[in-house]
Amino acid sequence: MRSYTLLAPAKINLYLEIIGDRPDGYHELVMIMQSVDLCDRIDIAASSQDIIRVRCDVPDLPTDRGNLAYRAAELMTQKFPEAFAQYGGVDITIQKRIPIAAGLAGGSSNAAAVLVGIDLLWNLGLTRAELEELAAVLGSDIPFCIGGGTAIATGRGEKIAPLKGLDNIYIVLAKYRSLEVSTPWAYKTYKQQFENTYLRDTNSLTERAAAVHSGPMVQAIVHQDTAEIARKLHNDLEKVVLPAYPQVLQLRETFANAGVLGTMMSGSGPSVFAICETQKQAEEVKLQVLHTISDEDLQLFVVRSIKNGIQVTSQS
Ligand SMILES: C[C@@](CO)(OP(=O)(O)O)[C@H](O)COP(=O)(O)OP(=O)(O)OC[C@H]1O[C@@H](n2ccc(N)nc2=O)[C@H](O)[C@@H]1O
Ligand SMILES: Nc1ncnc2c1ncn2[C@@H]1O[C@H](COP(=O)(O)OP(=O)(O)O)[C@@H](O)[C@H]1O
Repeated sequence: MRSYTLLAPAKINLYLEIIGDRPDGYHELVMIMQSVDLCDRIDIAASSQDIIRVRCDVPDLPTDRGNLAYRAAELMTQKFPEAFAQYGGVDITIQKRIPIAAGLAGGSSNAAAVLVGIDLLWNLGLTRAELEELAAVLGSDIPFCIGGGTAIATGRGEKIAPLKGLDNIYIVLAKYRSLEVSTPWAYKTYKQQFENTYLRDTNSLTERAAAVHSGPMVQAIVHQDTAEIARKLHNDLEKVVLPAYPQVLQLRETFANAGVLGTMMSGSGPSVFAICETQKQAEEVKLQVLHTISDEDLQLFVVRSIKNGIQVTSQS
């Protein structure tokens, strides 16, 4: 049976600003997303049975509708019933490397890989825009995960404007295995504390997004100025996560004291990343942080920025 192997990269948020709320209960955001080469592997094969089957090498992840990869496949069967009838079901195998509920969009990236994989398996010939539209139905971060690289994300995060790619910026990623932060909790708590800062009218929201687009962080990206990018890191959700999760604050402070160019929590956390000058410095910082914190529960990765999102690595 035909099958594809895809790599699903994680993302970090170089910039995350919450600028308002929406009638649908989500928040208006301006974010700058960056793909990194920490990837889950997704195998998608045609199945002789007319069902969706998900297997995952991480036992505590659901393999039914609770899994975003399953929901992505289910959406494709609903949107393309003729193709589903013609090509049959799909077997999805997930090999996880991206920490779960970490602020790295691991689940979102898996869903994106399934959309891309089934598009290929069923010869649908969908455009990037069509895939992003399907992705937006599943989750706010999934559209970015399709094309990846470096991009501005606005709306609830589903409107993507690619930026000049950032290659080979070396980053140390830290996450406590047993620590998870609920994304809904983070946004709800932020709203409780900072709703008075929200922009209320469409023009103000549009102006704010345009200001970020022409602002210092995007300029630093255009000029590929790693040190300036590191100085302009920003994440509004730190205001609610750091006070509630001392371990995240400790990671931020440990990285800051390790002489890195800049450090920030990614997304709703609890992952924290640090931008380094070189791969050598990143490897040294990883060892230094492991030694300073010396906690078995702490995971550290040296990763680099990449210009791509979902990658098809093989087909059979
Ligand atoms: C925080 C971010 C930053 O990139 O990523 P993670 O930390 O999850 O990786 C994203 O905004 C997460 O995107 P994603 O995880 O797809 O969120 P969704 O499933 O669409 O929404 C989960 C919940 O988060 C809240 N939410 C999400 C996006 C948004 N613009 N406003 C919100 O208020 C809502 O409560 C929503 O019910
Ligand atoms: N394939 C998947 N991989 C990771 N998490 C998943 C997956 N499917 C569903 N989830 C659930 O989605 C939630 C968010 O997962 P993830 O995207 O890894 O978080 P984040 O977006 O914070 O990085 C977790 O609670 C997890 O249980």
